[in-house]
Amino acid sequence: MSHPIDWREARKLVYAAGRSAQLPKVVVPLSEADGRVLAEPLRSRTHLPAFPTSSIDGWAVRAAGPWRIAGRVLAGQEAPALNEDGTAMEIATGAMVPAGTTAILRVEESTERDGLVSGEPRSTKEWREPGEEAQAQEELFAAGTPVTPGLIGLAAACGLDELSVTRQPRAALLVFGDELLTEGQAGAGRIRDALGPVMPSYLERLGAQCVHRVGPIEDTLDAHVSAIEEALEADLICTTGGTMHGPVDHLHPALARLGAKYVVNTVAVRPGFPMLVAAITRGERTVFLAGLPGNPQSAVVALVSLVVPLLAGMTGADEPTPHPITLAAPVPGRGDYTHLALVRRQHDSWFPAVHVGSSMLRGLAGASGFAVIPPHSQGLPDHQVDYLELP
Ligand SMILES: Nc1nc2c(c(=O)[nH]1)N[C@H]1C(S)=C(S)[C@@H](COP(=O)(O)OP(=O)(O)OC[C@H]3O[C@@H](n4cnc5c(N)ncnc54)[C@H](O)[C@@H]3O)O[C@H]1N2
Ligand code: MOO
Repeated sequence: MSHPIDWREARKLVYAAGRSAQLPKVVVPLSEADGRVLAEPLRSRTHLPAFPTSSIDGWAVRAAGPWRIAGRVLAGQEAPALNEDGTAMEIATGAMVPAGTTAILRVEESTERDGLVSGEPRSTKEWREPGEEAQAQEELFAAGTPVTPGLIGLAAACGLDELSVTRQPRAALLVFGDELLTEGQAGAGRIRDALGPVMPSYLERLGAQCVHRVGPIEDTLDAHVSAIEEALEADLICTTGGTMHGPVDHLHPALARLGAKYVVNTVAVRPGFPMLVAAITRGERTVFLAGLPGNPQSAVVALVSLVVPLLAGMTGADEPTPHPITLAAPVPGRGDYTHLALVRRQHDSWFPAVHVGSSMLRGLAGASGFAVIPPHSQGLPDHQVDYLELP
């Protein structure tokens, strides 16, 4: 068996491998851009706002009052100019401010009588200047930025109809194991497949599109090789089970037969250490295979440890880094290995979860993420540790 590699080092290696096989860029309409990653910087097409825009309902006035009413401008109209001192134009919030305006008077602070408006405009400016939020052609977000609903709204406001993003990764899921049932109750040596229902949702939450799911796949080498070959249309194949070297663990021999090259093969992390990432090259294409261990919690540890940075690299996103949390109770270390310990959040405190055996999902189902306890250390109450949120 291969010597386990340091957990942080493993994450760096898979991120770099993903980055070196970054997916091509595609142009998508704004309505399809959520969850993708910018392949080119987001630049505003116009000044934002594009024209001086009233922040209030009231009167655009020129020079000193009282002002004679010269017209009205609503949002959506091109404002005529206020050409004479002592004139006013009724103005709506969002309307273009007429050229010549010296102040805008709030409607509730004005009086109107016999075609004349009077009142005292506030000293603060009641409109937004062109370019106040962004200048035309200004770079607002760099390539590699994740696309969020807020960023899509900004792009629309900036005059964009489409965004250049990296192509959505196509993922495949292959579930290995003759003991697995896809319906009914466990018994007589058979158990329910808990990962077939779990992984597609996680992969989609991570921005991938799950295009191919097969399982349970028979525990023979030929069945493993064929299943992987049939999944090679995907950019990323996630497999579950068979990562060890038991009598019917066929993943490593299947990878050898397919000419795969390991990026990472076993990681010094508990649970989940037999996790791996390999690259299969077919012509110009690189297809990654993430081998997730069969124990269900271990598979999710492998997902957050390796699949998250791999997908980040493949889509050109920044390298994911854990952020710190403060533990409310002690969390043991795991000697030479990094310990990914399930924790659940209560207000601003994180408590270790219970029912956290690697074969269990009970603790995970109620947890918010994993505390990262580095090798040769332990998590202490009121001390900070790194944290990885569950997708
Ligand atoms: N001699 C050793 N044996 C094992 C070691 C070890 O160090 N020496 N490590 C254990 C650890 S740790 C893990 S993790 C597992 C990894 O095993 P595999 O990836 O080869 O997975 P399997 O053997 O196929 O299954 C392990 C376990 O998980 C159950 N399983 C598998 N798939 C599913 C699924 N989709 N849903 C629910 N449960 C699943 C399977 O029935 C087994 O109980 O190896 C240990 N062995
Ligand atoms: O490391 Mo295993 O993955 O403990 O369950």
